[in-house]
Amino acid sequence: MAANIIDGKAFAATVREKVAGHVTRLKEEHDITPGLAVVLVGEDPASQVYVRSKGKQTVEVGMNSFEHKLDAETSEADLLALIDKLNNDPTVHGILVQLPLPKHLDEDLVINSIAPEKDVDGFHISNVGLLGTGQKSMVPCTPLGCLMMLRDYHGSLSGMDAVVIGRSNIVGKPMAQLLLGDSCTVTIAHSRTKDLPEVVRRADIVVAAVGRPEMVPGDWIKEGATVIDVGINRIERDGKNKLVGDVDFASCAERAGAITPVPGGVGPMTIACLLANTVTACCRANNLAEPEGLTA
Ligand SMILES: NC(=O)C1=CN([C@@H]2O[C@H](COP(=O)(O)OP(=O)(O)OC[C@H]3O[C@@H](n4cnc5c(N)ncnc54)[C@H](OP(=O)(O)O)[C@@H]3O)[C@@H](O)[C@H]2O)C=CC1
Ligand SMILES: Nc1nc(=O)c2c([nH]1)NC[C@@H]1CN(c3ccc(C(=O)N[C@@H](CCC(=O)O)C(=O)O)cc3)C=[N+]21
Repeated sequence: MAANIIDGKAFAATVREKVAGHVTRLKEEHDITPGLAVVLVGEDPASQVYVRSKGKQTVEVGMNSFEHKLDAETSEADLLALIDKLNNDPTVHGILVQLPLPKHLDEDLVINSIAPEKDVDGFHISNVGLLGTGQKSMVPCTPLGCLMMLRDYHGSLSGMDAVVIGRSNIVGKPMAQLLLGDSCTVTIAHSRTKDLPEVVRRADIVVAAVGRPEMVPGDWIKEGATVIDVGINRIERDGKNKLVGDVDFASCAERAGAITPVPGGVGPMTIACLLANTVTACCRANNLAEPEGLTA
């Protein structure tokens, strides 16, 4: 079987179009422009690329983009002071602190200092708790993007066997919560999982979020399963720099029913969902009806 390719890049463009429509409406009917603040500490080249791309797309959908670049030696107190300022700035509806942070900064402390209603990454403990208990929250962008693609492809996910490989707070755990929320039977696999190939072979849906280039081979995939590849790995092959996922695309595509490519799959959806979360946060902040179909 040759798998259907789930085109995250095209899907993301439709999400951005919806977001842009809501931004226009907010401006025309309420004189409000949603604003997203992105904070980058240090000079990690990959992070700089993402932050630039986020800023560009934020402006393209008509929102205000505020970029704060701090040097790698910034103290925790200075970073917390900036977040406090952004928390109290009514033109800022969403705040994202790019991860990972330099080692001398306490990531949990920093994330939990963001006002939960402005936490468009959905990483604040309040949002994690709300998601876990099925209450309205800010939903992490990468898992939200994966869920949107799965719902679009399958309609209902109810009763499907889903295996999430990876248990990080930013991808694996919230992904599992969202799949559970859609009534999948969810297994979370990780580095201590016994017989990972057998676990993955049971899955109707495989979400790979491991950070190991092309780790999942095609013979782990059940015939017809849907494969969502979250991995973003830069490798060198044949003397060239290449971006590959956590699954071996060629062999997995032979057995899967549908698969997301890297690049052009989950990555673009992550940024589109960040913009969607910012519009949602802006509507909530102003007691306006929030857009439908842009959150979980
Ligand atoms: N497309 C996008 O928008 C985004 C992509 N990413 C990408 O997704 C990937 C995962 O990111 P993230 O969740 O932050 O990564 P982390 O490193 O935080 O987590 C990786 C997880 O994979 C597990 N793992 C590692 N090795 C194995 C193995 N051999 N077998 C089974 N499980 C294993 C780890 O298990 P254990 O807990 O036991 O150590 C851990 O739970 C990365 O490639 C990252 O670049 C991340 C965010 C956004
Ligand atoms: N607070 C925080 N929130 C994040 O959401 C966050 C973060 N920190 N730190 C880093 C990871 C990674 N991440 C990506 C976003 C988009 C692409 C993306 O658009 N990728 C393109 C390719 C881009 C390229 O060529 O490099 C694609 O897959 O097609 C990838 C990865 C968000 N992250």
